[in-house]
Amino acid sequence: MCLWTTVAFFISTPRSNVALDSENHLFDSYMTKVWLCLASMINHRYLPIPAFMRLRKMTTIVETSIQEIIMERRAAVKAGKKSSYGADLLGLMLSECERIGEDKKQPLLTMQQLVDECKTFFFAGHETTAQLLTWALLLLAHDLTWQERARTEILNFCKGKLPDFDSISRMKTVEMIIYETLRLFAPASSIVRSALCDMKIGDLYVKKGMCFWIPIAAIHLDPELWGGSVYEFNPGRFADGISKAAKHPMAFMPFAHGPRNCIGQNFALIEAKAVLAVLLTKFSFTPSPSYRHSPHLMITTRPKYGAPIIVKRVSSSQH
Ligand code: HEM
Repeated sequence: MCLWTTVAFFISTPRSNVALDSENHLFDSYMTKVWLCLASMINHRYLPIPAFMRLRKMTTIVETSIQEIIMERRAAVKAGKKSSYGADLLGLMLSECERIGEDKKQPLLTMQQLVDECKTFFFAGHETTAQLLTWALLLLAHDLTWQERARTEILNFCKGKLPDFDSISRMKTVEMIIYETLRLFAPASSIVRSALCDMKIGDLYVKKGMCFWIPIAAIHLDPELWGGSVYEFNPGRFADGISKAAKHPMAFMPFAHGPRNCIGQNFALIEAKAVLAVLLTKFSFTPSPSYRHSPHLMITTRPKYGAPIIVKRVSSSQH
């Protein structure tokens, strides 16, 4: 939670760990309720059903908390206590609003739009990468060969220092592990698109307005595209790059394709590599006997019964 919230919202308003912890709990139950709402008929969300009432309450808490951060930043600049809104994502959005506001005499984004942008970035940016890292550690705990290969590569490039842009961009094994994790457990398991006009796709006639459910997770596990070893954890299939990993060059789509694909994909990959690099240098991971494998779709793909892993410190003499 910390890295993304720091980049997005909290560089200039640091919050205590306790606050972040409670945000974590809030986040989890908020996601549960959002999913409940989506899973039900959307138009029923205003009915006085307890789950929907809790969802509305949580939405208010999340939105109020973002509004407070926005108002604090604006008040500090207005009072001359701060010279800018901050160097994070929210700060950039606020100063952009200011600039366009002066030109056009109206704010670029209303308060509600600002809050909605923050919610999108916050939820899209945190949960997906958190699930990617969870599954990557679980897979590496079960495959000590790839875990050791990754560790050797990291030690080789980082040479005892923290990962930086240069070392991160050279970590090919770690990258392949991340891709294979995203293939097996795509955090965004499906996406929806609607047709802007009548069209023909292959043998299929599609009417304007028709919705498509694109099952990313199913496409990633299609033996016709990936071959018989589709359920195996084999990062080596990405050795010649993403486009050669499957029979179709666009079969790998954890971040979607096209103009509305994931805006944060490079950030996510760098973040995941940096976190794995730090963890693998310091710790080794083996599976816990209490782990029960049960991938569970709840907007993202989560391990239903958690991800217990046995973590041991790697002694420096081992390397
Ligand atoms: C492993 C990590 C991530 C995965 C698998 C992922 C996946 C996706 C996918 C599949 C979409 C397309 C959704 C759709 O079209 O319905 C998307 C959109 C988006 N993602 Fe990510 N994402 C990840 C990380 C991030 C991060 C770190 C950020 C923030 C920097 C982010 C911000 C966004 C935003 C704002 C959109 C909407 C873009 C638009 O509509 O133009 N994502 N993501």
